[in-house]
Amino acid sequence: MEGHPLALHDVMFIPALVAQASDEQNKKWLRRAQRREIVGCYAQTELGHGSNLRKLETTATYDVSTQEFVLHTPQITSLKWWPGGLGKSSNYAVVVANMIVKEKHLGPHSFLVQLRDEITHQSLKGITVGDIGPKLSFNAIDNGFLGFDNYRIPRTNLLMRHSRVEPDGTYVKPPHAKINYSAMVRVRSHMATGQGNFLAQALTIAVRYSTVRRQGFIESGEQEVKVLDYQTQQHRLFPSIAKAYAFTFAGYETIRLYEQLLKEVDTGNVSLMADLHALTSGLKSVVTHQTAQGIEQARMACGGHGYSQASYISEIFGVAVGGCTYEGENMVMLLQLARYLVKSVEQIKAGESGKLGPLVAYLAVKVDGVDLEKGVEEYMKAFQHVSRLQTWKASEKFLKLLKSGEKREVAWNKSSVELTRASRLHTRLYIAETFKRSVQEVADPRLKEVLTDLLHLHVNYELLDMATYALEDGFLSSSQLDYVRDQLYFYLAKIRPNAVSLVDSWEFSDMQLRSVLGRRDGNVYENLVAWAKASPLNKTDVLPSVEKYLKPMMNSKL
Ligand SMILES: CCCCCCCC/C=C\CCCCCCCCC/C=C/C(=O)SCCNC(=O)CCNC(=O)[C@H](O)C(C)(C)COP(=O)(O)OP(=O)(O)OC[C@H]1O[C@@H](n2cnc3c(N)ncnc32)[C@H](O)[C@@H]1OP(=O)(O)O
Ligand SMILES: Cc1cc2nc3c(=O)[nH]c(=O)nc-3n(C[C@H](O)[C@H](O)[C@H](O)COP(=O)(O)OP(=O)(O)OC[C@H]3O[C@@H](n4cnc5c(N)ncnc54)[C@H](O)[C@@H]3O)c2cc1C
Repeated sequence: MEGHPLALHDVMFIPALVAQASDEQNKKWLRRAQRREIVGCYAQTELGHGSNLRKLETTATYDVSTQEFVLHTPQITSLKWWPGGLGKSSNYAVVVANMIVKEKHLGPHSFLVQLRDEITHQSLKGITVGDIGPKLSFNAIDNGFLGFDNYRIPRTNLLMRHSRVEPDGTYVKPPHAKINYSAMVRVRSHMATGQGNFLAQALTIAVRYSTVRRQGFIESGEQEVKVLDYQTQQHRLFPSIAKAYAFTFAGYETIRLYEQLLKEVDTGNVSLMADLHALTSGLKSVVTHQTAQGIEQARMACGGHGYSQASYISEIFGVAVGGCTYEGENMVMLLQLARYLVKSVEQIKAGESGKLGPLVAYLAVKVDGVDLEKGVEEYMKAFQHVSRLQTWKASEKFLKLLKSGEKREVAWNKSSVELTRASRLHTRLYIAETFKRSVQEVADPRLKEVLTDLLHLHVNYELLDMATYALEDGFLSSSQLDYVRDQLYFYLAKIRPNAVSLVDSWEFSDMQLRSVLGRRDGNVYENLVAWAKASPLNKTDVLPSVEKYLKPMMNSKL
């Protein structure tokens, strides 16, 4: 859970080579990387810039006389900063640098760069590299810094699958300007399943513990109840169980789309890139945020023992919440999706609704009302309505500011909170839709029934959570919202008997969970005592600090 120093070798270094190095280059590098003869990382972010890639300062200047690129770190803010595995483990890196050829700045490009000697592992001349120090979590990973002092690499170390620099300095452009961002899009495509998995771990611990923990009464005079029988506890945990499933289903779809994109790009078809970028930008933001919230609720649902490291939930939280920042800070990525939504609105206004992609076609279709009692399809129409309403409102605000003479960037900034709201609603619609579709496809009728209960819980919870939008224009009445509330409570109670099976079905072993509270055998109390006794402070009855500090203080006459 604390991460692995070679994680980025597998998660980004190898995928960057696969997607961006030419076949010829990969004959040299890929097998070596796969066999782990060389260890690499993905070095893009700098001390001064992470989000705004166009302002990366590390330069790779082509020297036509030697057919080499000269990598250089012009100032302190240009140091690479954050890459996982860079500090101590890697001897190679895919480095993203601003490429300059014949004095022309050609923007960020990826290069394979050797950092350390393959035998001694010592850093090479011209390279400054090290670890950036402890973090909130992920402390088994050596996130690092890296500087170059006019460090030379062969021309052929520019990753040349999609763009090239010929020996004479002629630049051959890629088929899409952002094709070099593919390693990021890949990780974003995988994040919904990865984060769903973190959420699932925290929920397994909290749900199991909630059936061991007895406290208080529901009906007086009876045995104290398992805390999972409280409606508030169910409300805290069960909607997140639904989300963990929903995120996983959504993630399967984005992973499939990424694989499709890779194949299509190789045939020169880049049409999926904008759609997938928009989709994964929104999804990574919503999923990481809701996962962090869900894990924190799971911790609180374990009361005092949730705060102990024996629960292990704090570590899961620390790792998961990193996802709100890495692979694109969440607000920044929501605004990327917003660009796509605003463009879609502009297309509709221009009478070009027919050109809209399937995920945004609903923006052009108005619905007057819904009959929620007819079932999940009607909820989908309600989600479409709130997303459409907010997308149009935010877009109109932006377009009106533009029309009033504001500069594009200023108008954008003044509309940005509303735009991020639209992006979240659009993404939550997508999550609900994929959840619905995935449940419909389940063949086993008993499994389908339980997952359908979770789906119902999800749509009622989500609609209630976005109620202000639906009430704003009178789309939903207050009696409809009462119906949604009743349904929510109905499904909480209905799911209760299946709650433990739902989390057990994720099949985390005790070794994976590392949680005293989430043990499979439920022997929580004996093991909490054993865990406490094993604390380093309990190795001796009297600590050295007693002689050193306590006694002088207690014996002092002052
Ligand atoms: C097998 C499993 C693998 C994956 C497992 C991951 C799962 C994780 C979960 C658990 C596992 C735990 C194990 C440990 C893993 C830890 C991994 C952590 C690793 C972290 C790595 C990093 O963080 S790497 C650095 C990431 N950095 C960023 O993300 C930077 C964010 N910024 C950007 O991406 C860009 O700068 C930004 C998109 C914001 C803007 O780009 P810019 O060039 O300035 O473009 P802009 O002018 O805004 O837009 C122009 C135009 O281009 C379009 N566009 C932008 N990007 C793309 C793209 N990628 N694809 C397509 N199109 C793109 C943009 O939409 C604009 O279009 P128009 O609106 O003009 O049409
Ligand atoms: C655990 C972890 C692992 C990482 N691993 C890697 C790695 O392997 N390789 C690598 O290269 N990098 C890595 N990073 C770096 C990471 O990708 C960046 O930190 C991330 O992309 C955010 O960029 P930033 O730090 O520049 O944030 P900033 O952009 O400085 O964000 C600060 C604030 O400014 C806001 N902001 C910034 N731009 C805008 C805008 N245009 N509009 C509105 N608000 C804005 C943000 O929303 C945020 O609130 C890692 C980071 C972490 C935490």
